[in-house]
Amino acid sequence: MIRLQNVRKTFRSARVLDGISLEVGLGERIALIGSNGAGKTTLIRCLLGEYVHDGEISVDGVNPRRERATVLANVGFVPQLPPPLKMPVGQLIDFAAGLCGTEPARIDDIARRLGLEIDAIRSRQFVRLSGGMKQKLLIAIALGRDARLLIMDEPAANLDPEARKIFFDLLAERVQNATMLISSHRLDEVSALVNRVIEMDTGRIVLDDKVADMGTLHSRLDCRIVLKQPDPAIAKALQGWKFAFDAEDTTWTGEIAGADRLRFLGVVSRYTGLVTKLDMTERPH
Ligand SMILES: Nc1ncnc2c1ncn2[C@@H]1O[C@H](COP(=O)(O)OP(=O)(O)OP(=O)(O)O)[C@@H](O)[C@H]1O
Repeated sequence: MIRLQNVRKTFRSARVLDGISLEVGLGERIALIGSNGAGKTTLIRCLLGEYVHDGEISVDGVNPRRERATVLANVGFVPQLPPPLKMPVGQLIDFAAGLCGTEPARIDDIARRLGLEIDAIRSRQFVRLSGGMKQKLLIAIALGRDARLLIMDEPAANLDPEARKIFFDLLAERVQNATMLISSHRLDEVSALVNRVIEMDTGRIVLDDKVADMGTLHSRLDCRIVLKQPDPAIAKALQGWKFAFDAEDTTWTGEIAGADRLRFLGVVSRYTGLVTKLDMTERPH
């Protein structure tokens, strides 16, 4: 469904995406993780056709840069930062619904489930809503239609715990008929939803892990982690998993159960800026 070949993006002289190649199949649900500045948002913006870049991108065989409207017609997108729209909420919903060929009432319903009563704010300017209210409305617009591809950039960052739970329930209702790419700093939160984890660091993919099927759940995995430099906090975390380090303190090896894979990745993802390489190999039975 999505194909990237050697995608590179530079802002002025800074290389932000450094040769990303990736294939995402129909029905995959990806957690895109990585530290601040790793390139997640830039990758998403390239997928949506917003940036000029080197290399090739196609979504359903279509180049998003050349045929942006065709690609966006099938994408439900939640941005990390809400756009500064002055439009009143009611008008924004009608406009978005018209653009996506959906009913405004579907958007209202999802907003209501997230705890946002549209009738009370219909005439207010979008830009004057609170951060959480904006996020709820943008989620409602993205989910209030039949998009086959959902791309979400830190969608739950501004939500209170109650709304977060409902948001993930809403996504769970869509797992049968949507491919998802969700950028998040909290792998623990998205782990129940996703079936693939992609970790980025300084513009590269450092981990691409298709989540365990039942066979792998009962397996053991040999892990090797290479750090940029020794660090006491990650050392403590890895010792907790009974990992051992080499003489320089930068390469750690250990074994985890297949069933613990996501929990382990969730722990490692807290230190993602320190990790240069992470290998997980299934041990032969
Ligand atoms: N429009 C831009 N102009 C110049 N530099 C940019 C621009 N957008 C992003 N960058 C730079 O590109 C790098 C990657 O940024 P990006 O927003 O893609 O990271 P991210 O992984 O989404 O980070 P975060 O988790 O903080 O949202 C950063 O160093 C950022 O400063």
